[in-house]
Amino acid sequence: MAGGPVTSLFRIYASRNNACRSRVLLSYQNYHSLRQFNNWVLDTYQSSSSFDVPLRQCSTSLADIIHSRLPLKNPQFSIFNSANARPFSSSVSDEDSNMVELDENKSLDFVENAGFEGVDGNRVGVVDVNESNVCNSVAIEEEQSKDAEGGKKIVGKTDVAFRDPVELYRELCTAEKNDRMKRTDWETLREIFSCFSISGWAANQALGIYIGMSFFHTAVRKFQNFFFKKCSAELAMHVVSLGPSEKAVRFLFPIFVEYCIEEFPEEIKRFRSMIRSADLTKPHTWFPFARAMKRKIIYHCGPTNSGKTYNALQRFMEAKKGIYCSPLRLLAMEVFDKVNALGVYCSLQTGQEKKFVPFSSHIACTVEMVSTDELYDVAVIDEIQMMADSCRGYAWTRALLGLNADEIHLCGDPSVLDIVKKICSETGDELHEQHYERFKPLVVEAKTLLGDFKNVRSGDCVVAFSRREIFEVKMAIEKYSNHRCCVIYGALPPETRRQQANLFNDQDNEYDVLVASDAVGMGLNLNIRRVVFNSLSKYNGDKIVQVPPSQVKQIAGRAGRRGSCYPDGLTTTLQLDDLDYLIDCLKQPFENVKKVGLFPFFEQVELFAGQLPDITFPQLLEKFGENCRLDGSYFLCRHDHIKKVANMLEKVQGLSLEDRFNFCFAPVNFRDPKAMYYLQRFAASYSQKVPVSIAMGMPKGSARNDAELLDLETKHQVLSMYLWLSQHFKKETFPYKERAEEMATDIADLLGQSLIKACWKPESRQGGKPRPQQKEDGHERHKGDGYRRPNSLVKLYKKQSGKKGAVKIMLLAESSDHDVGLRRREGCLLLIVKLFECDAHYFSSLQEKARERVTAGAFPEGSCIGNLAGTCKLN
Ligand SMILES: Nc1ncnc2c1ncn2[C@@H]1O[C@H](COP(=O)(O)OP(=O)(O)OP(=O)(O)O)[C@@H](O)[C@H]1O
Repeated sequence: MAGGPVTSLFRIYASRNNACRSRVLLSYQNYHSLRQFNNWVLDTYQSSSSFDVPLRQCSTSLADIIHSRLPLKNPQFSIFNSANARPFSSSVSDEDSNMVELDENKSLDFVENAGFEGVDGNRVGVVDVNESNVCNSVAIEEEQSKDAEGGKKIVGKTDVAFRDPVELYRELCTAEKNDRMKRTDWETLREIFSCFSISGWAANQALGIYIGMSFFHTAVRKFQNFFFKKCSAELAMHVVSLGPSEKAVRFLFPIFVEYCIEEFPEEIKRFRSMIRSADLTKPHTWFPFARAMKRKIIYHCGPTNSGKTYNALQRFMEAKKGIYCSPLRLLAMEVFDKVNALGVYCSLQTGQEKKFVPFSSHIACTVEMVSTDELYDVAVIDEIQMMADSCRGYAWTRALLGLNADEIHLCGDPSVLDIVKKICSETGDELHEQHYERFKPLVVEAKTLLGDFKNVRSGDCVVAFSRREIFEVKMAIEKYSNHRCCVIYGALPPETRRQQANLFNDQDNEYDVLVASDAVGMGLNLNIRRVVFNSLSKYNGDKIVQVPPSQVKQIAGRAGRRGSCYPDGLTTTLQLDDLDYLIDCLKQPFENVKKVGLFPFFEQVELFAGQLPDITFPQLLEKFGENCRLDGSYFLCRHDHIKKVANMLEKVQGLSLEDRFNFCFAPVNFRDPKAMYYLQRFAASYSQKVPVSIAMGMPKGSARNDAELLDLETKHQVLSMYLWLSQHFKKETFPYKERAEEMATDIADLLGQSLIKACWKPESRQGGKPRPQQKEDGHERHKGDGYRRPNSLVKLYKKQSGKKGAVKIMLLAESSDHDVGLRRREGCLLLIVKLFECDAHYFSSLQEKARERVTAGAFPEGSCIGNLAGTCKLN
């Protein structure tokens, strides 16, 4: 309880100027200790009587106090920005944050000095301002120590500074009307209230009294009106003296709190109930059975290919009853096969399939499918660093917190070690660490492939980050060398990926090179001699970004596995200019993750929905995201994918909240309109309470072009989705499970056959949509989304080599704008152009551009423009 309501109130009132407030609260109620006060708060809260004291902790990081007075337009004012207000996953809307709603009936008096000042400087104009902020009348009077009507003495500002905010608020309430003030003061006050309105600190603290982010601006506006109507010259003068600063905001805040408690009891009550139902704090308490156990956690901590999983699986196999939790279906299938082959009866459970092995006491499952009800002796959670994954992290967090196992083995890199320690201290579990090193160090080949696929060797795995690139690279390798390529990427079914992996691993065929996406980073045992990065940037769904170092490490680490025919791992890049980044990534220590993912259970969303009965499901998810409370070690997992499906399902009538929630987790590629169409159709049939049919034709044979290959991929995904739904809804609602399984197996075979002969140009998955336009800069761009797809090297080569007088250029680094740029390298500057041939005239214009940048002082003295570094040969 120590961190309970008292903390929250104390935080609100504990600013230097307002330290008296906490004392006042205590003395008012005649409580002599915080404990007594705490109990009083609890009682009041539980009885929900008129005074709704918040029972709420703020996970607030206070912004630095600004001591100086700052003009509103000053860029330093960004500290008031809503960006500071992110204790939860909500953001402060600064919509109408500067609006001032003046009194409806009364005009506001203030003393004008600008332009009215008398010769002696003491006599100034007094003007009335009505609600539209127009000056009505002018009078002349003395400024300084006396007010014209009340004759009140304006006291020193320190008097006000140390007064009890409750008293100040009471005075404001009882005041008839405001004292008049100077126009400049009035304007300063307005600026101060603008600061208040956009202050992340204040919005954050207001959550402590259940003033929600969305209501905060309205509350501040009303408070401002109240303040302007009622404030005394003394109070105004003090606030003005603080200026539009955080100091002023902090001074006003406790008065604002009093005002809100009195004026908005209903809003506070409503928001409090909403917040309570979106409470994701203390997630370890969600699993009482696991908490009742004395669990031993063993963290197998090390880089890839260091034997972590091997050792954990030894314990798994020795146990009487064990569970292995995998990040991928493929890996669950691998473990299922492996341990059964070793004589340990093990069943398989993934979202799509359940394979029950009679007498089995072990299970290999995907992490989302893990049961937190069953008891196990040993559990293994593989790739534990995925707890920090922005989308799926919650599944690992749930497994760690909720597994009922005496011994839990976590395998992963060290990035989440600290946070696991923290979680174990909260859960009371005993944590043991086992550290590992790679069996053999990973060696970087500095030579690279020099941009030439002729330098590809047997046992290479060329990594590309899009399906399109994968097929382009495969085509280029097969065209310009004697190697044949297998491919592995995320859209392929696990069975096909395995088939391709086996083809590559088998030494007795011509398929000795693998071209793969980042899907190769986890789960497959591959005989890779060298990992070659085709590029080190990828499209992240929004823009092209550099591949994060952790991912580069994970992928590069696949080279040279113990027991394979290439035990020494090598890695390099296609382009020389990518080499530095590769080395940087491999050198970087593992990042220390600060937060891990969480996502609400259906029951939590349902409870929340009870507070907001009249909104749609997507709106509900949005609101939950805005209002949920999280402890400092957790973040709410991204649910864009879920929201997209939820939006689509809005067209389907008659689904319950639970149905909608479940449908949203179905594995569907929301960028694939055909797959989305099928999901909607399945949901529509389901809502009409008719058995959901597959209604999908089987392809006649393997694919003859990329469009047909894409069609096979989509069909398999739809079947996979049907199978998933059949496992997550009542059996009779999706009765064609066996048929779907047969079809999926056949399509996976067809995909395998298709890939063996695939040598065609990759297509877009966007169905009938127009193809992206080719822009002058040589990059394709999708309308509106700013995505620039890297060009096909093969295509570029062909295009450029047709030019008259072309010179062959290989430049050392790729610019950020894919056109031309400069980069510092080993103390000098290099002119950078993307790898392609261009004519001499174009090249010299680029050189000129580079010189201009150097002359303009963009780079340090002594920099020079590098010259051609080699020759690009693609044929
Ligand atoms: N003690 C051992 N005896 C025989 N083979 C081993 C041993 N330890 C590991 N291996 C083999 O070495 C390879 C890598 O081991 P493992 O998969 O456990 O590494 P890892 O650190 O979990 O890597 P990743 O994180 O990439 O999965 C596997 O093929 C595994 O079978």
